Amino acid sequence: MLNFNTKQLSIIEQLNLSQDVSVVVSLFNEQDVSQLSLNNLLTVLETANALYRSGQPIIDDQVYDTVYLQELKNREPEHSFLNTVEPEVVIDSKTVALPQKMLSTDKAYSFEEIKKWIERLLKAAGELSIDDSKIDIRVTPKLDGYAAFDDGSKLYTRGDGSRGQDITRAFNRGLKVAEQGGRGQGPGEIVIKKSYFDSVLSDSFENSRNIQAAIIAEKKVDKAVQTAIDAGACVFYPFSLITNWTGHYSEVLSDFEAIVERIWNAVDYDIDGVIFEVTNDEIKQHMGATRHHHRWQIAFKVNDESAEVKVLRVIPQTSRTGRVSPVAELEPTKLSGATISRATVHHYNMVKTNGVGPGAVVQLVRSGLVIPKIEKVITSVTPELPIDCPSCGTHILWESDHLVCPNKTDCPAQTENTLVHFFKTLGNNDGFGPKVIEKLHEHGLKRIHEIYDAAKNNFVGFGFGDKTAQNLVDQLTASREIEIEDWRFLAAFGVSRLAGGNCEKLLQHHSLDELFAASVEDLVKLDGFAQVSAEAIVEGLENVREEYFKVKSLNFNLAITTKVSEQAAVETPVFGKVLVFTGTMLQGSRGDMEKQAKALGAKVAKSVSSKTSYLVAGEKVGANKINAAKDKGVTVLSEQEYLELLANN
Ligand SMILES: NC(=O)c1ccc[n+]([C@@H]2O[C@H](COP(=O)([O-])OP(=O)(O)OC[C@H]3O[C@@H](n4cnc5c(N)ncnc54)[C@H](O)[C@@H]3O)[C@@H](O)[C@H]2O)c1
Ligand SMILES: [Zn+2]
Repeated sequence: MLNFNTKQLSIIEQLNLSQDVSVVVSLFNEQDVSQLSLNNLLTVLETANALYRSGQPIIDDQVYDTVYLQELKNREPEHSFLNTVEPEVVIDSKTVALPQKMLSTDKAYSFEEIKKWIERLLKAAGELSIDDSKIDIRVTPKLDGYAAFDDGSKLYTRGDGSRGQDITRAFNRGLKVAEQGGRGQGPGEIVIKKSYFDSVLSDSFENSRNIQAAIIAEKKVDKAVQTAIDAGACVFYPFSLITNWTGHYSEVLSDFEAIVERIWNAVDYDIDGVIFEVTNDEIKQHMGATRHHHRWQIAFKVNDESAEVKVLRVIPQTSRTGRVSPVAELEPTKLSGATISRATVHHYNMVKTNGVGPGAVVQLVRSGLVIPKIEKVITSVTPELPIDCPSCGTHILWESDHLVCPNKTDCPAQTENTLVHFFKTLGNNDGFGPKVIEKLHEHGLKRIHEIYDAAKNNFVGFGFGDKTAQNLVDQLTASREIEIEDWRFLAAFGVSRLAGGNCEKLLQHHSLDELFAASVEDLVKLDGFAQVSAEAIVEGLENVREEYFKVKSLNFNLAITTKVSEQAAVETPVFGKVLVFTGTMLQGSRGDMEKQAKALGAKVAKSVSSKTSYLVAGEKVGANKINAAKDKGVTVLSEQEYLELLANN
């Protein structure tokens, strides 16, 4: 659980988000980021960013970058949030135009990516007929402070890259320019000496970001901060003066690690990477910038994605399917920047055979989940195995690798998790999280339709306040009125092997109600459903049949999945092809084109890979993207060419 302090809560309140503070807080505690709706994912990003820019970060940068931002990149690579400078959040404060645009940086996490960036430099140099021998690269520590711009009379924050705030007061408070530099050196970073922070400030401040915020804040500075400024421990460090390594690009290629290491340890300030930039002005001009970063500059960052950790104990948790999962409580450890104190073990067979219990040492790996998984056991001990279901006390049984609670009718954990899963999967409502569901269950509501049958006065009777009770009623109404895809509705029932993807595949052939009449033979005929899964699906549907028809009769607003008519499918020119759509389309929205392509039997992917058949590029698609696709052997079609391909059918 993340604990928000009062400052953070008050910042969130001022953000004017469409959701309650408590809802926003709960989004941060969703363990599996892929479960967040796009809107909720953006809320998390915007909120984290606002807290970070106000000196009160709630999550670590690596979690922000590798978990949340990465998820958005995977889902919506073109999203505007990714293509602009992440704005400072200015609450109640005036902004002024910056003397010069300030951008973010492009990021690389491997030598391979740096090599590719150098190739782009060489290409630009080639286009300008600049000789290879003249291409030098400057490498500097990427200061992890507060970006600012000093024009000699005023100091500005970076703001949204075009407009910032006037924070000249920081200089009036005695802030010095690093390296005995004078004023007016342009862009730089306000930073705090690491050694001073560790020895003097770390007891009273959680991180140096709190202090950077205090230096520029309108309100009076804290005494300890003023002392730090006076001692010269806080400085404005212009990038032009920063310690650097500058040399020929070939040396960067041949000596990469040594150069990075040297610069990584070159300054006594927090850094979060190393910046590479070309020095040749002509090349810089030619390469230019996106709205987000300069193409002639790139930040190299490192992910420490794995750690060895001691297990304190293993606790069993019963899921909605009755499977009892082992959750390891760990000695709190930093991983990818976040402090981790719990992790899931694959299954109890791993606990048993690899000896996971108090005192064991395990290797943790972060894999896109906020709570990481245990990949390997380094030191084993006598395992801790439960005998009974932690929720209902029924004797649990082995089913291949798993321990399972066989109590299908009366296990609180299974019932509650099933209900939570339903509302969460619908995704068009709020309010039916684990706490609320637990309370409803205590008052005897065990089925989805029973919750829908409850009226406001029932909720009040269960002990909810008047406002919450009304909200629950409104949310139930919303969940029926806001349109959702029929496959999502089906997935919400939590039938084994019927997550969203399989539901969508099935509904391309059978309508919802037809599915409940389908036989194993019917399903096996479909691409992607083998005998075993078909049997499990038919049995699973049978188990939820009664509840499904009761809930369906409540009139949900379902968008029906388009059927792939086998006849048409074989004849369409894109049947079985993998398509990627990018850029702005003229004929309609990209979403509509993707739907149409799916209906014609194509597979639609979000990003280009060697499996892609066609990249359909609309307006405003960069040459790089098109060339990258061509390099992978992908046929690139304009929107017009694509429409002609369909029309020629
Ligand atoms: N923890 C959180 O909740 C949270 C939220 C939002 C953003 N972030 C972090 O902020 C970062 C993105 O922020 P950003 O847009 O400021 O971008 P960035 O990390 O790419 O940094 C770009 C900035 O680096 C600065 N910089 C530092 N040293 C430099 C040098 N030697 N040469 C040139 N520039 C240098 C410049 O001011 C430039 O504006 C991400 O890494 C992310 O992790 C964290
Ligand atoms: Zn049980």
